[in-house]
Amino acid sequence: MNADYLELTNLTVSFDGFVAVDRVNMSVLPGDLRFLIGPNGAGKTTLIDAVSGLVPATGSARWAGEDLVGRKVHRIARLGVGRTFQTATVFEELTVTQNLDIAAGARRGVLTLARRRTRVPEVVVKAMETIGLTDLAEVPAGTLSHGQKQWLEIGMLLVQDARLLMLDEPVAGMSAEEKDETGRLLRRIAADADLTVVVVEHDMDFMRAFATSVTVLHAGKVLAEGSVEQVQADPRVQEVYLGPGEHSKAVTEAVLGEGV
Ligand SMILES: Nc1ncnc2c1ncn2[C@@H]1O[C@H](COP(=O)(O)OP(=O)(O)OP(=O)(O)O)[C@@H](O)[C@H]1O
Repeated sequence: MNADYLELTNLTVSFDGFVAVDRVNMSVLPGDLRFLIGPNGAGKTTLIDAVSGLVPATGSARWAGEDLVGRKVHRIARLGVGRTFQTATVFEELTVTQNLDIAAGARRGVLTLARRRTRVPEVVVKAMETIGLTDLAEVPAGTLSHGQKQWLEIGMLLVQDARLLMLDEPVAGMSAEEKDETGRLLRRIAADADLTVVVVEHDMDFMRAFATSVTVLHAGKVLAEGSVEQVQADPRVQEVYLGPGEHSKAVTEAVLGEGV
C-alpha cells in the first residue's frame, strides 16, 4: 500500500494544563476525503495545528513512515504536509500564475529560482487546470472571489507537492456554486490524485454532500467515526449538537441534515 497515510496515536495537545486534543487516535488513507467536525472548541483546528507542527503535541502522528511530533514546521512541510487557514493567504498584488510559481519555487529552492525562466513550469500549468483558474492566470489574486482565493491556496499546496492536505473551513463564506465547485475539486484531488485530504468544517450540507468519511471531535476526544450516515445516526453525536434529551426528527434534521 501507498505509505502516505496519516495515523494519529494518542495525539494530545495541552495549553497550560488545559487539554485541547485528548489522546486522539485516527487514521486517514490516501484517496479519502475525511471531514473533521465537532462543536466550537472541540479541538479541530488544534489537531491540524499539531500535525503541521504549529503547536507542540505528545503521542504520535505518523505520516509517510515518519513521526511528525516534535519536528519543525518546515521539515513537516517538506514531508508533503500542507494546510490552509480560515483566511486565504495569497499575494494579492501578484497574478495567479505568479502566486503558484512562487509556491513552486519555495519547493525548488533558491538556486532554481535565481535562474531566469521564460516559461511557466509544467507543475504550475497543471495545478492551474486542477483548481480551474487557467482562464484567470494573469489576473491579480486580489481581484479573485473568496472561493477562487481558497482554490488558489489549494493549488499552492499542490505545486509544493503536498500529499496530505488539511483544510480549515474551506467553504466558509462561499456562495452555493463555489461550495459545489470546491467539493468537486476536493473529490478530484483525493480520489484521482490519490492524496490524503482532511477537511475541518462546520457546514453540514457540504459535509453530507462530499465527505467519504467523518470523524467527530468533542472536548478534544474522538466521539464517533464512520460514514456520513453512521455519524449522523449516532445518538452521542446528536446529543453534542443538540443537547441531551429527545428531539423531534425535524429538529435533528435541521442541525445534522436530512436522512438522520
Ligand atoms: N493557543 C491556545 N492557548 C490556549 N488555549 C487554546 C489555544 N488554542 C486553542 N485553545 C483552546 O483549545 C480549545 C480547542 O480550540 P480549537 O480552535 O482547536 O477548536 P475548534 O474545534 O477548531 O473550534 P472552532 O470550530 O470554533 O474553530 C478551545 O477551548 C480553545 O479556546
